[in-house]
Parts: sequence; structure tokens; C-alpha cells
Amino acid sequence: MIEIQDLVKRFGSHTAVDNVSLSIGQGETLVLLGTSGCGKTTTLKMVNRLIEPSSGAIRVNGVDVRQQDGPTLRRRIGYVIQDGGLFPHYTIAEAIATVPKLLNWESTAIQERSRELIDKLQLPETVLLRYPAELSGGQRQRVGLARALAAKPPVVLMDEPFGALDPFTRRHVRRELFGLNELKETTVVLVTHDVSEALELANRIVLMDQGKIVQVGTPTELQKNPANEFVRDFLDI
Ligand SMILES: Nc1ncnc2c1ncn2[C@@H]1O[C@H](COP(=O)(O)OP(=O)(O)OP(=O)(O)O)[C@@H](O)[C@H]1O
Repeated sequence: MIEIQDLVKRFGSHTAVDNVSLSIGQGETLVLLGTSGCGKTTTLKMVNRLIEPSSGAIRVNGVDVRQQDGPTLRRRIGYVIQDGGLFPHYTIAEAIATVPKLLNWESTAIQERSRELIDKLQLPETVLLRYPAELSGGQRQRVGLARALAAKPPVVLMDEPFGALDPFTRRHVRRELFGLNELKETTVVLVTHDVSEALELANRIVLMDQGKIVQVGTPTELQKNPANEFVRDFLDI
């Protein structure tokens, strides 16, 4: 589904992502885990071309991401960031409709899809007419996900999607979201530095340090067979 090959990103003399290769399967939830500054976000943003690689290649469904311009590519790849990443001057209905509109969906189809998502994410329909500032953090997060899923993208990238929430709401929202059938069929790449979140959500975890992959495996593999002291320390085992 997503093939990342020998990916490198340098910022001046600093190598933020250092020769990363990964294969992510259809419907898989892959978690990029690691300390602050280890290159998780930079790796993620190269998938949807918010950052261009220094070298290496990324293919989504066999097609090199560089064959499409950034905006076109991003219509097919959902993107969720901390606190929802919503524009303050768009109502929730407008926010969710953004990508379907760009894809020229009929307005009745957009309305139907928006209501479906609002319902699935257990938000009251009245939020559709409100602005992000009028919602709670947990609600904004759900709306951010609704916006990312609106046009049914095969791939969704998530960068610390629950980072702005208190621990209780965080657990609650993430269980709800990852319980959605719709998300089970979607390929998800999620960035976090939260070990328990990674262990709970990941099919596989990619543990990174200083731009490099230290270990890739299922949560159980990492816990049972940590590759080295760093992995043991990071997972606190
Ligand atoms: N635009 C940029 N210009 C220069 N250096 C950058 C830029 N973006 C990121 N970096 C550097 O690249 C490294 C990796 O950053 P990145 O944001 O990918 O880390 P991260 O693992 O996502 O960290 P965090 O969890 O803190 O967000 C860091 O050292 C960061 O300072």
C-alpha cells in the first residue's frame, strides 16, 4: 500500500530522517514512535508531500507520490493533527465538506456523508453550524477526524492526533475512533511519543531514534524481543 524506500531528509547539515525504508500494508495501523525530534513528523509529512525528501522514494498504491502535485495527492490522503487542525472561520459543516467539494461531490452527497460521520463519531448534529472555538477539545478532535475521513481516503496520516486532550478524554476518544469500522479498512500512519497509545493502537510499531529506525514489529514482538537497550528503556521493560 505504502512503500517507503531509502528515505532521507536533511535540514542544512542536520539529517532529520536517515535512510528509512518501510512497507505499510492495506488496512494496517502503523505507529511511528520515538523521542521528540527523532524524525517522526518529518517522515509523515513526506508521505503527503508537505515536506519534500532529500532523497529516496515513497509510493502509494504503486505510484510515486512525486508523480502527483501536492494538493491533488492530499485530497486522497487524510491528515489529522493535534487539536483537529480546523480553520477558525469555517463552520464544522464547511470543514468536513472541504475535500468532497474539491472533488466535486454533489451537495446532497456531501450533506449525507457529513451527517453519517457526525453520527458515527457521536457528535450532536447541532455542531455542524458551529465554529471550532465553540467546541470542546474532544469534539474538535472528532471533527478533525471526520474532515480527514470525509472523502473516504484509502490512507490517513495522523500526527499526535490526541496530543491536546487530557488523559481521560484521550483514551475515550481514541477507543471510539479506532472502533469505527471505517477506520479498520483504512491504512493509518500515526505519529506519537506515547508508548501506551502505540501499544494499544498499532498493528506494527516503528521505533525511531535520531532519524533512524531502531526496531519495527508488532507491540508483542517489541515487548518480548526488544532489539537493544534503547528499545527496552523506551518501552520501560
Ligand atoms: N523545517 C525544519 N528546518 C530545520 N530543522 C527541522 C525542520 N523541521 C524539523 N527539523 C528538525 O528535524 C528533526 C526532526 O523533527 P521532527 O519534527 O520530524 O521530529 P519528531 O520526531 O516529530 O518530534 P516531535 O515529537 O517533537 O514532534 C528535529 O531535530 C527538528 O528540529
